[in-house]
Amino acid sequence: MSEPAISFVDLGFYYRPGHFVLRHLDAVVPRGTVFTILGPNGRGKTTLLHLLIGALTPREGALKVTGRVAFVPQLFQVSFDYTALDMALMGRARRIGLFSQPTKEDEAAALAALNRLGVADLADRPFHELSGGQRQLVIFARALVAEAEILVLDEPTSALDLENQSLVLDHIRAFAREDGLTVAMTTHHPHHALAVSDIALLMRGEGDYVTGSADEILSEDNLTSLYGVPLKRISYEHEGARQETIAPVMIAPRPRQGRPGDIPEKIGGTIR
Ligand SMILES: Nc1ncnc2c1ncn2[C@@H]1O[C@H](COP(=O)(O)OP(=O)(O)OP(=O)(O)O)[C@@H](O)[C@H]1O
Repeated sequence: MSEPAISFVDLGFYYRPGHFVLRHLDAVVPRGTVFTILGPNGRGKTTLLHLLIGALTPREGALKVTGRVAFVPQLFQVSFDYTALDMALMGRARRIGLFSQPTKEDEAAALAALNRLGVADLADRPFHELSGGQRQLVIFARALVAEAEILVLDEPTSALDLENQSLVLDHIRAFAREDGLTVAMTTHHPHHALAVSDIALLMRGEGDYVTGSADEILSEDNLTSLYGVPLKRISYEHEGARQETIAPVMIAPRPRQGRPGDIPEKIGGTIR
C-alpha cells in the first residue's frame, strides 16, 4: 500500500502553554481521498489545517504530510491590483522563478484552470473587485495550477451560493476521484461532508475525537451529540439512484394535516 498523504499520531497543539487546543489526535488519510474535519466553533479545525500546511508546528506527537500542499483559506484578500489571471498564475511561481516572466505555457495552464472552475471570463478582472465566491473559485484555480498533490481547504463552500456550493463540491470530488489529489477540508455543513468525504474527523473536544469512514462516522447519533441539535439522515431518490443527505432539525417541523408535533415522514424522501 502506498504511503498515506497525511498521518498524525497523538498530535497535540497549544498556543499558550497548558491550554491545549487539540491533543491525542490520530488519523490516517490515504492518497486520492477527501478528508473532512467537522466540529463546533473553536474546536481547533483551522488550527489543524494550519498544522497540516506547516504554518504551525506540533507541540506533541507526530505529523507527516507527504506531497506538495496548496492551501485555500476562507477569505482571500490582496492589496495589489492583480487580475484573476495573475492570481491563478501565482500558482506557477515555483516554476516561473522570482525574476522571470510567465511563458505562454504558464498562461495557458492558468487559463485552463480558470476555465475548469468556470471563471475564465473573469481572467482580466481585478481580483479585489470579484465577489467572495468568484475569488474562491480563482484561488481554487491557483491551487490546481500549482500542481499540488494535497489541497487544504478552509470551509470551501462558506462564501458560496447554493449553485456554487454544489459546483465546488463537484470539483472537490473530481479533484480526488479523477486527478488523484488528496483533499483535507473543514466544513460546518455535515451534508457537504457526507456528499464528498471518504474519511471524516469529528472534533468533539480536547482529546475527544472520532475518525474513520465518513459514511459510518457521520451518523445521526454522532452528529447530534457533536452539535447539540438533532440531525437526521435523509434518504431520497435522485435521477433514479438512492442518495442520502443530512439535515438539522433545529426548529419544530411544521405539522402535517393539522396534527401538532407530527414529525413528517417525508421531506423529499424518508427520514430514517
Ligand atoms: N493565534 C491564536 N492565538 C491564540 N489562540 C488562538 C489562535 N488561533 C486560534 N486560537 C484559539 O484556538 C482555539 C481553536 O481555534 P480554531 O480557529 O482552530 O477553531 P475552529 O474550530 O476553526 O473554529 P471556527 O469553527 O470558529 O472557525 C480557539 O479557542 C481559539 O480562540
